[in-house]
Amino acid sequence: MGVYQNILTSILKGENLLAVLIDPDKAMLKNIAGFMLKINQSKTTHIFVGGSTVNGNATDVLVKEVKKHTNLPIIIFPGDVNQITDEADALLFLSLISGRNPEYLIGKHVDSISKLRETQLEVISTGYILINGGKQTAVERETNTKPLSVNHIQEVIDTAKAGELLGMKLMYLEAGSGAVNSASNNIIKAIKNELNIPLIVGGGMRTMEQISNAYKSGANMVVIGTVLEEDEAFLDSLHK
Ligand SMILES: CC(C)=CCC/C(C)=C/CC/C(C)=C/CC/C(C)=C/COP(=O)(O)OP(=O)(O)O
Ligand SMILES: O=P(O)(O)OC[C@@H](O)CO
Ligand SMILES: [Mg+2]
Repeated sequence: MGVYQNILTSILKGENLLAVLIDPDKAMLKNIAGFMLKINQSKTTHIFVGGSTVNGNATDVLVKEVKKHTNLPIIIFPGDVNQITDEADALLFLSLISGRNPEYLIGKHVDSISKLRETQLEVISTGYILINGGKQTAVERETNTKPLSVNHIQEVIDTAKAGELLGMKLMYLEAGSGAVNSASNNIIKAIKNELNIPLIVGGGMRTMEQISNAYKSGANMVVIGTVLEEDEAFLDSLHK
């Protein structure tokens, strides 16, 4: 079964999915073995690898190393075309539908095709919605787009629905890496209510309470990154 089909099957079984985001620019390769050991003992279900800016082939190098130490599916969460590597299992083919920068709506996608043709990667069309998380984020800077305001919930909902009607297979609600305010329960509930596709929520989740509230509100998958960069011991509270 492919990665996407597995996600759908897990959701049907009522499972909450947890992705740990590893940033190739920040990860220390020599520490990966110990980190992955803890990951394997935790409730983590997916590994995301990506960053808003990553140098050269750092993603390829990191994925090769991560693979040595886990059987969890490895999914590329790319900020740019150079992060595509055949070493992973799947690629989130993100389109930044909260913004109006054509490069991040379709441009990078066209540019990636010659590389994608040479890979076996499972490509998963994903709507990517950046909402205001209380501070300017790397994605906002890199893409030169504005996040949607959390005070205009209807616009966020309509954006998600438009993405689904365009045929996107996953929706990713992003408050931004290291956000001060993670996505609120209200906004998660409102979006979930409109969508038939799985909902991924990430950005600024630092406590078990935030994570479990996100699931209760309708998130199918929660993504955490910064909290583990700051304190690896948080993984202990995610023990199986
Ligand atoms: C389709 C392909 C191959 C590429 C384009 C993909 C698109 C449209 C990306 C959307 C915009 C973008 C730059 C997303 C980056 C996603 C990501 C990995 C965010 C994590 O950001 P961090 O790198 O953790 O940010 P910090 O450096 O601030 O921690
Ligand atoms: O780094 P954090 O804030 O956990 O966010 C995870 C992910 O949604 C960032 O793109
Ligand atoms: Mg980050």
